[in-house]
Amino acid sequence: MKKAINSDKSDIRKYIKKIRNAIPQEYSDMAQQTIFNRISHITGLAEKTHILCYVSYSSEVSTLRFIDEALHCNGKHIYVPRVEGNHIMNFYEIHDMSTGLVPGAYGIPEPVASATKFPDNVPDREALMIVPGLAFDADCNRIGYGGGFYDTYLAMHPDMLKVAVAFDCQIIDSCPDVEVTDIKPDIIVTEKRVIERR
Ligand SMILES: Nc1nc2c(c(=O)[nH]1)N(C=O)[C@@H](CNc1ccc(C(=O)N[C@@H](CCC(=O)O)C(=O)O)cc1)CN2
Ligand SMILES: Nc1ncnc2c1ncn2[C@@H]1O[C@H](COP(=O)(O)OP(=O)(O)OP(=O)(O)O)[C@@H](O)[C@H]1O
Repeated sequence: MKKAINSDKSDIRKYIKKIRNAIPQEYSDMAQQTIFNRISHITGLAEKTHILCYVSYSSEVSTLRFIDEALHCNGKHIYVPRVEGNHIMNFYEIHDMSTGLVPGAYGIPEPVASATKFPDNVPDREALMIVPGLAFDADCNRIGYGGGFYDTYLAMHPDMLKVAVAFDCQIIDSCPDVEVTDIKPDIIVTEKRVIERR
């Protein structure tokens, strides 16, 4: 079902959370696998030495298997987000899923602050970021939970490849109230399609 285009952002957030929470586990597992298989084929993932990826929670597209597999790839560094203030998050390296994470903001597993921060001197083109979100449209606009964390972080990394992942039901006709600070992912990958930024 498509969402009417005149809804405001907070209605869209509520609506998408509701339909995403209703996705059966079996479908969600299948979708997650399809999405990350596609990513490994289309993004040049193999050449990226630094992967920045959210740790999934609630009914988000699961990243747990992707992270675990990436942790076992020689020569790759994996970083996950830690909320550190209003609109501020940073990415820290993890080496292990079971000991590297503790419950943080919103109950999302986060790295400890003593971990290694994603270094400033890594060129953006050597990194790939997996971006979460609630709703997206065909022009690659994105609506997240509303904290402004990704827009703020990505403003500092304009050339990093940004791959958003979502269930296909999270793609809506049009994201309303797009702001100048909103940063579009380069690619959105769902279990049914790949949308590339023009
Ligand atoms: N997995 C994950 N980690 C992330 C983000 C994200 O979107 N997903 N973030 C992206 O910025 C930052 C955390 N920002 C967040 C801001 C608000 C809410 C929030 O309002 N959560 C709802 C529950 C939503 C649901 O059930 O789906 C809540 O607590 O009511 C969550 C995370 C950094 N880490
Ligand atoms: N580059 C930035 N610097 C400072 N504040 C910003 C920046 N980008 C966005 N913000 C602030 O964050 C607020 C929330 O932004 P928005 O509604 O786009 O969040 P979102 O993309 O849904 O959330 P998230 O990025 O956390 O998933 C905006 O009102 C804006 O004031």
